[in-house]
Amino acid sequence: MNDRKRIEREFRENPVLAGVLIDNPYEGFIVVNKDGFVTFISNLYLDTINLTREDTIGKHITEVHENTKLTQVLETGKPISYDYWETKGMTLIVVRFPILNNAGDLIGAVGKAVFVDIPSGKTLANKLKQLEKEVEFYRQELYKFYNAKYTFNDMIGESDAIKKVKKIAQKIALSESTVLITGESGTGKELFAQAIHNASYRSRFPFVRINCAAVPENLLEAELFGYAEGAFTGAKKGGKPGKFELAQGGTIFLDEIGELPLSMQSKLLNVLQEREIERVGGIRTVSVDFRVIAATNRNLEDMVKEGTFRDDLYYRLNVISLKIPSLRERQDDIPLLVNYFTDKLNNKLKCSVERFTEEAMLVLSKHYWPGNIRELQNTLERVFILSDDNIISVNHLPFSIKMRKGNIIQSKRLTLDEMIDQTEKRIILDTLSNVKDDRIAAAELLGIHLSSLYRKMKKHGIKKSFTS
Ligand SMILES: Nc1ncnc2c1ncn2[C@@H]1O[C@H](COP(=O)(O)OP(=O)(O)OP(=O)(O)O)[C@@H](O)[C@H]1O
Repeated sequence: MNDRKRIEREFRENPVLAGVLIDNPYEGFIVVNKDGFVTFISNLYLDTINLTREDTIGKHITEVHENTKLTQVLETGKPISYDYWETKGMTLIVVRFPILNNAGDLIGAVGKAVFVDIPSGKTLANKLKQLEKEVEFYRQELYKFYNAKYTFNDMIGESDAIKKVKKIAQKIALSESTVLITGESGTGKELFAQAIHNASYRSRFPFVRINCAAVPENLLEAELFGYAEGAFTGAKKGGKPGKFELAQGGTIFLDEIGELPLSMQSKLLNVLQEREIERVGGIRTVSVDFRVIAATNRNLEDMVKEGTFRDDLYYRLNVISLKIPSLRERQDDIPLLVNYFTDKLNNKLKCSVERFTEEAMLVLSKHYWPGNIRELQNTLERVFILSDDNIISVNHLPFSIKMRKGNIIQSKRLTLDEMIDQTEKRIILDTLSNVKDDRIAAAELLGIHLSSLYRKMKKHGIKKSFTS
């Protein structure tokens, strides 16, 4: 007896299986193997297509059933849910899904047809189609709202330091691993996170950002995991999805992860391990598919040593790490960035700045930029707003930056005393310059005695006024 016959006999002899699968008058089944040959068919299905068991078993599905979609399931390995099929004056709701073995390999497909009375069947099927359309519409809307705008092409920089990180990040994008981005504030950590998402297989799905430092501790759990209806007074009807649910299929960017309170760190670790979330006040868990990119300007290793960051969470996040260089480490890129921001700011502020003088560019390139690219961008914005000229010279730069003019070759950080000294020298030089070297006027303007001005000039080695 061949396998098929043996299985059929077993089915026949088992009244539950026979009732549920073979003789079920409400649901029809057809099963094909991975090559599309029919291996099982129920009576309702046979009646519906007007064929006998002999006409169907062992035949290819395309011979048995015109316009079958089971071949599509075999090709894609994906289910096709809730279609409707009108035949012989009846409406059947059809669900088709793949059969996988324990190793996850596709070994066949099932078509299941549910018989329903005509009017309600049609309405139900139409309703389902409508709902599917709506779900797709909302998915697109969500995507529009939670998308990443930057790509690797938007990253300005030709320095070796940035090229190296960009190359690593492009490789990282193609993997599914969790990434920890570190670097000083304003270096472009979020820009990298967005570019990684956009170059990844998840780019058509949402990029959802949460700044762990900006959300008050008591609201953080609901923000991350959502809440169920009635979870607390004032909770929205129907509840609210959290950032993890919103990131379904895409990437969640956990910015400033170092600021996450310890109580939330264990909850986050659990979600990263289980890939399931439970809304606050909820009773069921939801599976979520996401990739995590976390970023911080803190030293998490030190925080682990101090006991303020969980080591197990740190290891889970730090699967791949990416360190973004500070602007000081990529000084060569400053002129490129200045030109890039000039175009952007001209557009935004309706200015017509043409260029920076060489000297101004040099001063900008040698500045320490503790706030990195963000500080550079903000500084330029201030300069553009305050200046009426088309060419920006050192005079247009903020005092804190141009005070380094005479000192642009200096590479080490100044101590406070050195900075005070330099500032004092610069103020005296500027004042003398403004009053055309009239020392009495300068002392008056500075609110000090003439003798004190002379003493300070001697201390700073100032012989004549500085003109810039
Ligand atoms: N390579 C780059 N080219 C152009 N603009 C950049 C580049 N890197 C960063 N920026 C810009 O600098 C600003 C700061 O970048 P971003 O917010 O990504 O920094 P961050 O490191 O995440 O900052 P924080 O640590 O404060 O969160 C943004 O306006 C960003 O667009």
